[in-house]
Amino acid sequence: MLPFGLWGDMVLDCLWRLTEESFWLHIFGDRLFNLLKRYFGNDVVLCGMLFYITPLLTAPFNTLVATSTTKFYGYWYSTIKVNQKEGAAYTALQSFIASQLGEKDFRNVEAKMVESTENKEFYDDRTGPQQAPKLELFPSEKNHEFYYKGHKIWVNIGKEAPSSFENTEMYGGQLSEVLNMVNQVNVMSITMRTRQTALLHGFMEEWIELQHRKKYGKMTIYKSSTSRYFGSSWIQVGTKAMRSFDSVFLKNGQKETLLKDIQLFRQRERWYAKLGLPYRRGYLLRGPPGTGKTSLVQSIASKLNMNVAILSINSQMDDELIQYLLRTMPYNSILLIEDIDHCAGFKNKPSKDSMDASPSSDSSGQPQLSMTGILNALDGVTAQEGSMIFMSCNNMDDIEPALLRPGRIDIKMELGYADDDQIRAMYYRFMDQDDTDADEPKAKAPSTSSSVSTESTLTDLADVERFVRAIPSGYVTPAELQNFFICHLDAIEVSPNPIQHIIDLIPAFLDTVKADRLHAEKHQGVDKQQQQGDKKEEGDKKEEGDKKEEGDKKEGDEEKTEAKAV
Ligand SMILES: Nc1ncnc2c1ncn2[C@@H]1O[C@H](COP(=O)(O)OP(=O)(O)OP(=O)(O)O)[C@@H](O)[C@H]1O
Repeated sequence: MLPFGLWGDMVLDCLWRLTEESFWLHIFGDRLFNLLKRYFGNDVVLCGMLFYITPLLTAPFNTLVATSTTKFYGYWYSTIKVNQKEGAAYTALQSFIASQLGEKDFRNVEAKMVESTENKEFYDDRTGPQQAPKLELFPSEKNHEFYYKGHKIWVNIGKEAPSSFENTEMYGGQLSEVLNMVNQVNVMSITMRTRQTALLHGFMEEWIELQHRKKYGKMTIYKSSTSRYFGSSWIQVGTKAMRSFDSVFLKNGQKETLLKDIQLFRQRERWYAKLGLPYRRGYLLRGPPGTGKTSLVQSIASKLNMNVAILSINSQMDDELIQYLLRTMPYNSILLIEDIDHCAGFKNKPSKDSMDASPSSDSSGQPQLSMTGILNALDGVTAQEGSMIFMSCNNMDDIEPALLRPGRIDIKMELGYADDDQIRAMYYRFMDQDDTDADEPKAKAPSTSSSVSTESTLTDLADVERFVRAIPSGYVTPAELQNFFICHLDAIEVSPNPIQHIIDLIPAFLDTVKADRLHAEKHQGVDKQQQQGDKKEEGDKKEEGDKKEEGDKKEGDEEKTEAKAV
């Protein structure tokens, strides 16, 4: 056996044969072979030919290699470039990448001054950061690589000028060079070995979000946007200051029950996996508008450092769109499905219909939202880590029982009209200026400097009880009460007898609430009538359709019988 092995032996053999004249004679034939031999036998001609011809011969090959390399990278790799001019997003990405690198990358570093918000649970917009700024270090090398969620990611930071300067021909192109130099900015190219740009995009959004949260301690609120023609997507409607759990007032024991359940759920991830159970928990918050359903979810998200994704089901929604939305839920978000009982798409449909139809469509052939569609979409949410699904409704009777079964809804909670405890707690929240947990309304609370007499009397126990007794328990919503305080804080602030002043305002407040209730009832009545009308119309149409179908069938049978007879 030769030292090169079988393949090596074959290659050597080929090379050897290439040096034999008989081989070339066989390929080119007599005349051509002799001509070539004369030319290549002359060293001058040979050198000249090599000098001029080689680049020409290799050029297509070089181009081919370059094009195929670019195509290969373009096909298998995705790159997203972020310009330094993007500001906050660029810095957030830089910080995240720095957090992923090892010690050896930090020998040569760039330092930036950043505001410190560490150890601060709630960032106060009005007073600004409370701690001294700190130095954040970024590696000054331009190429980095790291693994994120099992994917290798390459980062390259280079300088680029805006493309508008590239073709400036003035002053023989020198101006263009100067402009390029002056306007060059850092551009970060982030590459990943994947064909789905969406995946890389998702990662980057996640990093920016993480950094943003770290810096400002705010949560992001996403809302679903749905259109039959343009599809559905999640839209970031803004960031919200963290809402403290203490700023939401529920009935005695409700908050504790909920918090305990959530904490247990969060601790039991492995336990769920071990038992093969889908790691998700469903909560139904029931109550009239303004009883704190959304606020409660936001405060839970704040406590768990999560975002809130609010899904509103409307007439544009169909099975496919809801499934897509729940599959592409924003990162680290609690899902809140609002007004689940108002889902006209399936609420009025008889249960059998809705369970069978998949995919469902209305009489005009348009796809519709069916119960099966909702259930499938909800069951798919398990793919998200630690899914917590909150649904809010006003009336539980309107919800399909299939949606309420344990596993889909594990805890049901009634957030009703404010009871005495809630009224008392809200009174303290708005009137007690030492309440450091109060967030939004705190800004509107009377200032200590001008309210001379307020502080001494407003939190007096007997006065508080007088206030609580003046408002019937279980009659007003916390939102109405909050509005009452906000509207009258200024007047209370300047009043010589604030507690009497606020109690005197209560009858007018209750009258307004009563008027609002009557209006809501009227509106609901109209809605119900309309729904009944729709139902009747649908029933009539169905009946007519059935009759027509029956008639057609009968006619067909008659025709068949006639044909047979003939
Ligand atoms: N239980 C509560 N504790 C504290 N504040 C509350 C409570 N309920 C309502 N509020 C206040 O009322 C306003 C509306 O509350 P929220 O949107 O949470 O009510 P909701 O029940 O979700 O209403 P809807 O059903 O209309 O969405 C918020 O500004 C919130 O601060």
